[in-house]
Amino acid sequence: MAKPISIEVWNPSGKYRVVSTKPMPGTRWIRLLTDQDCRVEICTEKKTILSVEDIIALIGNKCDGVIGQLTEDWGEVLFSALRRAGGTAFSNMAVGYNNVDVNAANKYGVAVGNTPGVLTETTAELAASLSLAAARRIVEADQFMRAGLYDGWLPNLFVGNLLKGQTVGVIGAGRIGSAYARMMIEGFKMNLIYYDLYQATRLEKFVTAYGQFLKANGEQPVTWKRAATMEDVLREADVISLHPVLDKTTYHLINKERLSIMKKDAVLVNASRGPVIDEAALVEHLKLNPMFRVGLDVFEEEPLMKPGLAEQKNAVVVPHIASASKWTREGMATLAALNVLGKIKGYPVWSDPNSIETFLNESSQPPPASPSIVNAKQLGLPSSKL
Ligand SMILES: NC(=O)c1ccc[n+]([C@@H]2O[C@H](COP(=O)([O-])OP(=O)(O)OC[C@H]3O[C@@H](n4cnc5c(N)ncnc54)[C@H](O)[C@@H]3O)[C@@H](O)[C@H]2O)c1
Ligand SMILES: O=C(O)[C@H](O)CO
Repeated sequence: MAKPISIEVWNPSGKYRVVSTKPMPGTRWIRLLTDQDCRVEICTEKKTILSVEDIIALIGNKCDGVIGQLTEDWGEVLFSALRRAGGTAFSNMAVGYNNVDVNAANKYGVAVGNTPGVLTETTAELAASLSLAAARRIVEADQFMRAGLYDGWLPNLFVGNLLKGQTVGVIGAGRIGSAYARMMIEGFKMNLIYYDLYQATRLEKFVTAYGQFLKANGEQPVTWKRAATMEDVLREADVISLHPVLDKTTYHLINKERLSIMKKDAVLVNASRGPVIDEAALVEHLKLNPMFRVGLDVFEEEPLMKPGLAEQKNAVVVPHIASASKWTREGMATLAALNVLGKIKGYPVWSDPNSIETFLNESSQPPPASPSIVNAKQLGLPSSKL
């Protein structure tokens, strides 16, 4: 017999059963659910990544909705199990939902929520941190210091790259890519080149206005360019940050060939999804080009790194923590819970998933709506007029 999964239960007499596959930060998300007659069951298993079988056991015979994580494989098997248990609501506690087969969810009439907006600045700040850490060799220098190797100032000690006046390249200039671009432009007076399938009009307007402001102050104005091809960004930029969604069009977007056209001393940052980079090709490139540096928050086969990456001094690596600020993680939990609650209660779907502040305001009741359901149209869910 399979070992029972350990859980923590809130409001045992609640009418609707909502399962969270992980404990999530804060308690507001729990309160919002229990106040609306939900029994909340939180999986407290020590194991970091739950298997499909573990989640089937959690869903059981009666489950109205599940809050899940990006490490889980939400496909045909789980959506059919959820539907059999009477459930129609699922939310990832993440903006990216490449772990979810939305077609399978549609087939079983399950709404799929995600958590955009609340993590935009936090994630962009981590990408900016990785850019600086890689450009200025902060991790290498820290290790050197701790190893007791510092025996005095030297003209050539840990010389890195100056950002001011250089070009920042952004691939995927959506919410996070645009926020990152603004930080690098405003903070370090970098020029922008970006590639996206869509024009980033607000970002372009910001750079134009900031350039005019600098010029009026007698400073060198910053500039922007929308690249016709991704290769143009790779050739021209000094620091390149990747922020697209992961799908068929972005899998191994950065490969051996594209790495070879980048500047020899460029900085590459990835806080999107690991498979956007061919990580084995990256390891080879790092070995052959010691002046080339990367900052990575995500990896192709998490939690693993490709062989050789950990040994490369020109790589800064952190464990998928880009959205890890307290405010953001509590907000993600709240949005995910409200996505599930909204579907269970038959609320409409918020008409603008980018404008979620009203759901996050702790001193007021959130509106009766699901903040962000990615398959609302396919399921014919009504849109909120609030
Ligand atoms: N590391 C982390 O912890 C972390 C945190 C948040 C988000 N993310 C990842 O970042 C991604 C982006 O989040 P967002 O909120 O900015 O999403 P978004 O939808 O606002 O932006 C994604 C952008 O990518 C563009 N894009 C899609 N396909 C492209 C292609 N082939 N080439 C170039 N651009 C392309 C889109 O047009 C869009 O502008 C998420 O999907 C998620 O995978 C990671
Ligand atoms: O997609 C996301 O939201 C991240 O990877 C986790 O914050």
